[in-house]
Amino acid sequence: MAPSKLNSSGEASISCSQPENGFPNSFSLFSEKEIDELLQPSVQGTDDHLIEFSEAMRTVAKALRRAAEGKASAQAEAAEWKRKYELERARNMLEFKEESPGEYGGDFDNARMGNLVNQSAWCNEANGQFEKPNGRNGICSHEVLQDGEPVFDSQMIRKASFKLSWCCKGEQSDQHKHDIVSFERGNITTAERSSKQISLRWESCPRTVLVLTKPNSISVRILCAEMVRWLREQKKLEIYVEPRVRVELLTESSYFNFVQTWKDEKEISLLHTKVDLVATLGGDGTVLWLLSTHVQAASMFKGPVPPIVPFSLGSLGFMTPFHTEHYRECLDSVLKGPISITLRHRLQCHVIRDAAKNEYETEEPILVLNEVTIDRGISSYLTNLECYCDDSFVTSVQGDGLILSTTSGSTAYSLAAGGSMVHPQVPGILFTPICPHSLSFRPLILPEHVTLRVQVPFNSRSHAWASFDGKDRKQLAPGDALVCSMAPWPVPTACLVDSTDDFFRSIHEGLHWNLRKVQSFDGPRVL
Ligand SMILES: NC(=O)c1ccc[n+]([C@@H]2O[C@H](COP(=O)([O-])OP(=O)(O)OC[C@H]3O[C@@H](n4cnc5c(N)ncnc54)[C@H](O)[C@@H]3O)[C@@H](O)[C@H]2O)c1
Ligand SMILES: Nc1ncnc2c1ncn2[C@@H]1O[C@H](COP(=O)(O)OP(=O)(O)OP(=O)(O)O)[C@@H](O)[C@H]1O
Repeated sequence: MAPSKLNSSGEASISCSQPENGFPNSFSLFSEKEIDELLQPSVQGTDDHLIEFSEAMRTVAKALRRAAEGKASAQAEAAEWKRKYELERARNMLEFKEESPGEYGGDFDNARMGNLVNQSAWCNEANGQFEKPNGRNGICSHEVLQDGEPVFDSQMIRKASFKLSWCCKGEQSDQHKHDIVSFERGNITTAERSSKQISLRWESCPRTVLVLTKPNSISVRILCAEMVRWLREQKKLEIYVEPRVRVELLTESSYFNFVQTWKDEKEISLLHTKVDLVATLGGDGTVLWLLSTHVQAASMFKGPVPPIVPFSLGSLGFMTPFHTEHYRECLDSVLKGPISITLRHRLQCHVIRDAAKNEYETEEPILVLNEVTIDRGISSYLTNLECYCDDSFVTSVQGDGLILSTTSGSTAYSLAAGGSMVHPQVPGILFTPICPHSLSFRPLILPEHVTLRVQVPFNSRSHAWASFDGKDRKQLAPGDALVCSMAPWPVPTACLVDSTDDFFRSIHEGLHWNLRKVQSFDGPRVL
């Protein structure tokens, strides 16, 4: 605390540090009430100029807090622009590559960048539709990837290409249905809406499968060995597993020598250029493990994500519709295609530290499939979180905290906190308070294009804590902010039937949604 004291000549002085950002931080730490309290003993002496001084100090504190908040907002905006710039740059590189074919054949970075762009174009936010950069029919095409990276594999590896299309009334259709608002003779109408089930059709055969497994489970271990053997012998596929799993397989038998893995983060970052399909063996936690960023382990798919086939070996299995008894039939039909997929969205979160002196010091973005939670952690005080949506002030969260959730995560923690369940194909961000100390604080669903900023104000009584898909707690000090927006890389998960049928099956079977005994008909009746 900055000491307030009378000097020898009776004048009040407040010492404050002068950090490098030019704002005396210790002032911005005081609330107006605290300044009043600080000045109380002197004011009691009814000295008029001390009253004036206290007013001046209050004005200064207000101005400093505003300036500090402005800085946080500018940092958030800078992070958002940086993300947009990187996407735009990637897009431009693709255009350049298309204009001068041949020049980029062996350049790994550009080839990879081209692929990133190609997939980012899946989700063209300009009209909410899926669009293909090269203008052919269909939602988009996953172009054949050429990987000239010498570190991982000296051979040029070709990844299987596939095509996505809308599936209308059970039929396959290449026609791109637009949701465009038309305006004729002053009447606003929208085009006919058809089924928005997405179908994936392989254009070349998948050749590489990553099998990701939940650790410490005997049944998972047994199934993994069996599945790997089948994929190799019957389907002649290349198999990747985690280093731990390769060791487990080799302990069982040297037969599994063909199984590949990765050595370091660089190889992990290149996985998306090799892997055509991922099979997960575990529960929802295993799907989250694969798709969110972890402190403990380098994340596998921070950018584009290959199609995922989630097998259920957990207790709830909300996102894991495939049954292990039929794994051969399932994988057989997925490898042949076409398959229905759910495109799940992830959120990208940036923690912006007030202590950072420039935007380059902000931390790496963190991806979540379910949600990011900002809560009071071990503190017994109410949270005090100031929330902004783009540049608009939303509200202050006073309670246990706030959940920013994807629609896929709407059935997880957000649901427990009173949020609505949302079909995973709906693009949006859920804003769900945790135990708000206000009767009127209802959850919100915001459009997918917004950027949310949750700021711990300087006058907050305690720190807040952010956690990502239930993991990796990070402390947020007063002045720190968490900025969150939809990530440009959707996650294609294979459906057992289609995204709507799978969603209803999950809420019925997993959550027993609206399960009630049917009322008997032998009671009073009005006919
Ligand atoms: N009060 C709560 O409901 C609560 C509290 C903390 C965390 N969580 C959830 O747990 C998730 C982490 O899962 P985990 O498996 O790593 O931890 P975990 O082992 O603690 O399991 C959490 C449970 O949530 C279920 N779950 C996970 N994602 C789901 C989804 N999208 N829809 C429906 N159910 C889902 C899992 O099947 C599991 O039963 C977090 O992302 C958070 O959503 C919920
Ligand atoms: N490949 C992995 N490596 C390390 N940890 C993992 C991996 N897969 C899953 N986990 C962790 O193991 C825990 C349990 O996984 P999972 O949720 O899949 O199983 P479960 O609890 O049996 O199923 P459910 O979540 O449906 O109840 C989770 O906390 C998850 O983060």
